[in-house]
Amino acid sequence: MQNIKKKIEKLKKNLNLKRTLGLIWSITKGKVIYTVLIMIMESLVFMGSLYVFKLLIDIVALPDRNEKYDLAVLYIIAAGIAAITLVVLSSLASYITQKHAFLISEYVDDKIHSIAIALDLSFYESPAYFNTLNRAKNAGPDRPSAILTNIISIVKNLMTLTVIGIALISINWVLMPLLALFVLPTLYVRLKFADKLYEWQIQKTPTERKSKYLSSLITGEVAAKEIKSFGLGHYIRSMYKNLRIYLLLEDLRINKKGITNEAVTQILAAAGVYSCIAYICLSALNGESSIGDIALFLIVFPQLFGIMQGLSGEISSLYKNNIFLSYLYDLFDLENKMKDPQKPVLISQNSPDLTLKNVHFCYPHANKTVLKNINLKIPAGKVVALVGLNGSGKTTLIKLLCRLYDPTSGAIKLGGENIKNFKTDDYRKQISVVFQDFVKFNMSVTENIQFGNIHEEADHDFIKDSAIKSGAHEYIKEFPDGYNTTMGRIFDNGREVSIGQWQKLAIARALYSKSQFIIFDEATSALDAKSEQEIFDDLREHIGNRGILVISHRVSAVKHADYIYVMSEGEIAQEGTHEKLISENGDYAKLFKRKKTIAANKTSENGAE
Ligand SMILES: Nc1ncnc2c1ncn2[C@@H]1O[C@H](COP(=O)(O)OP(=O)(O)OP(=O)(O)O)[C@@H](O)[C@H]1O
Repeated sequence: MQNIKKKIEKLKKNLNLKRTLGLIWSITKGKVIYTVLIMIMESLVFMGSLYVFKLLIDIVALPDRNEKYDLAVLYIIAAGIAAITLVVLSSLASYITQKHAFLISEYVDDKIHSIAIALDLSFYESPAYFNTLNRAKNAGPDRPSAILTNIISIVKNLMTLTVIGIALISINWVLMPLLALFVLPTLYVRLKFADKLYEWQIQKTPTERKSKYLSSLITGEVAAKEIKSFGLGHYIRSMYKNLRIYLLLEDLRINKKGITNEAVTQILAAAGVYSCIAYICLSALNGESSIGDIALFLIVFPQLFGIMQGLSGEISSLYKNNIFLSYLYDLFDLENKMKDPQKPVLISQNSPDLTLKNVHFCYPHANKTVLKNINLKIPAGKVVALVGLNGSGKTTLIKLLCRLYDPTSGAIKLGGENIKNFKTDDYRKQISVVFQDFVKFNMSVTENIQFGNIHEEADHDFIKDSAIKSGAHEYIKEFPDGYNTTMGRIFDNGREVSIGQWQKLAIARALYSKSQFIIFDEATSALDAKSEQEIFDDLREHIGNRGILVISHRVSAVKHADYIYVMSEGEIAQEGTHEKLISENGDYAKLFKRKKTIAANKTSENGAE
């Protein structure tokens, strides 16, 4: 009982017909009705042409047929017109179906992108999301239109079945349910096979993703340097091959089982059909059936069997398409935890302070508390620094400041207002950030900088000004195409620059933003000391009412900050000015005194040489 209940639940979940038809209807703006109408017209014209043929044969069979010569010609012309109409209608139907299939594919593709844009960062940091995304992409954007074709074919087959079925019932009513009985095991096996494929698809997704990842390591640009230097190519290639072989063997095993089961049921069905034929022939020999019955039976019975098999094929394909489409709906149904408030508060532009009050944070799907009781303030017009050992929680804190995550407890406030009360998009415009793993957009220099504020028309003077402040202008001005130059080496005529030069471009992007706060997460790590000094001097000079947060492992980047926080194992261990922290002889002093000693040793070693 429990098992049947489960099966019904599963069927309910997997059968998304209403949703799919609604989706097709909305995408094609109801024009899908034309396909259905054309198909109905096709059937009508086909039946009409058959009737015309019947009339023609009736005339030919008449004794005074010569008198009806004109009518016969008329029927022949009508039959010709019907044949041409059929060709035109079927071409039109296939054109419209194809057009709708393209529209639906584009819609699904675009919908996947819009969902990916809307989802919180937490999804991007969980393998479950990538499994769902992978399955949705592999589900095939043509599934919705395939479902429509399935439904139309099922209706057509059912109509033919009814007409021919009546003829069969007139011979012997038992034959009809008997035929259905022969086809049902094949249908059952196919539905089971579809279920198996569905489960296998879920099971194999992580392995499939891993194989794609390995392939991208070998073929992509990102890892090429290290793969070649360490000679990792063949090692990764064999890892990839092992995974692919495992997937291939399992695919073959499942398919072999499916095909074998189907073959067995088909053989049983064929044996049943031929037993019926034998039975009716024998009964004719015994005089129980007329020759007419046998003739009709021999024509109708195999044909009906073919139609029923076609029907079973369409039903199982409809089922399969439906359950595969549920991968797409799994993605469509993902919901963000962070939601905009019903009545968002407007953000004050009067240089508010950004504060963290008793903030605790634990990543979703992780049980370790990464931030513990953080109290921190970034006042407008001040430079605040954050230092700490690797893994102490600095980048996590930035993710919270950017509202990429919400604190598990405690609050982040802008001008005294909890940031949850603002529209997320509005709030995010107040923060611009240069992440340590910033993005190198393989697009024009202008776009690379303009992305700091894409909400307004590009201001080319300000773009140049930001590049001058970050030091990027120094090399941009050497490019023949200047700010129109495509960056990176992925596309034709792209210009590759050093990592430090890319970093300057990322800093220019942050400076171009009109945000009230700028965050630098190890943003100057690849810059030479002179460039770093120039950037921070310039920031100091032009800081205005902006608040700045600098995260760095370099004393040169943080010592001039107005206030410094020292993080240790997710907590603020110390805070104060550089001088105060050095005198306290705590974590901060250890961190930078040790660096100083190393630097001093290096200088004396160089001197000795
Ligand atoms: N997406 C994540 N999911 C779960 N745990 C995470 C995630 N990102 C980071 N962590 C954990 O949070 C802790 C703090 O990481 P975080 O990146 O904030 O450190 P950090 O101080 O910025 O380090 P670094 O100086 O190396 O950049 C680490 O223990 C890390 O394992």
